[in-house]
Amino acid sequence: MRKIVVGCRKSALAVTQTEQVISDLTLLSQEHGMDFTFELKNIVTKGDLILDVTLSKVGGKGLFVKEIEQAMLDKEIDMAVHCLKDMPFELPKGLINGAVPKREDPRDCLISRSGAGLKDLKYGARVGTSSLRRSSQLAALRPDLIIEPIRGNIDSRLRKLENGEFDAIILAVAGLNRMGWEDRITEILSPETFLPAVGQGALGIECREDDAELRKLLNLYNDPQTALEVTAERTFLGVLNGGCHVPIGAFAVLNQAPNREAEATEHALQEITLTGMVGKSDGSIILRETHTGELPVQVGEEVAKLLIGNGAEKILTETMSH
Ligand SMILES: NCc1[nH]cc(CCC(=O)O)c1CC(=O)O
Repeated sequence: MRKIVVGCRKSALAVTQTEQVISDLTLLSQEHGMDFTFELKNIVTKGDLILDVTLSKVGGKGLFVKEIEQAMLDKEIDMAVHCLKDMPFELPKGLINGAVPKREDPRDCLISRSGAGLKDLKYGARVGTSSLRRSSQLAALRPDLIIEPIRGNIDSRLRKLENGEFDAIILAVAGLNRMGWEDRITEILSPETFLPAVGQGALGIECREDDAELRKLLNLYNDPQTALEVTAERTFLGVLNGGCHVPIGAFAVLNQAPNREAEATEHALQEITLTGMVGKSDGSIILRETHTGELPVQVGEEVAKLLIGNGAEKILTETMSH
């Protein structure tokens, strides 16, 4: 019998999704005759304590994960569940992403007080978002909107909307679904016009590289389709050298592509279609490119290359220097 201690931030979303993963892993471990039990351990991170400061000024979203990672290296905890979009590209030596479970809805949504969708929000409505990616795409669709920063966990953002600080806010559908708050959604924003963040809706499960026992279980929990999709998206982000404070969006889907070779072998080949965007935060320029291929890394690199060819680097440098 091995007890796995699962580190978890105190936010409602972190606790809910960690509990969900623990419940999945408990079942999976029983199904495979493995003998694991799990215990959730709350960890208060610096990122949780400085909610009022612009996060980028104090070290970015990496703050949320740093202390959890130290606890993992110190063996105070054995694993942690992260929203993949908040998970740094490079993990500290000794830690790995042991599984990417099946992805939730990757899209963004609008939640408005009046019930009006994005097209019908009143002229000059105040929309809360701190994401440059979201403001860029919002401003491109509705240049009249007044976009203002909003911080905090999803529960406090919803409260700020109710209090009348904003006419609408943008949130990830995945977070609302996981909380059981999907009834709050006014309009789901289609990736056709509004690309989500890289890895949005997916989770990453961090553990120690040398924890072979736990990694065996996490391997079973990994969803290969999601893993391929987020690999394409994260490669794309890596090439553009984007952290979470740049107006970059991406969305990859894996489709079974019947082609001639596949017909011959009766095995459908998998193809990945990735769309990526880079925009100015005022929405005055939005660059989008799509590419389809078989290898996620290649597809990610290709879309990044296409965007760089269209002037993405200039936009990103301008944004960073602001
Ligand atoms: N930016 C914080 C964050 N990190 C992950 C989610 C939602 C869940 C997910 O994308 O997996 C959210 C809230 C949001 O953007 O609405």
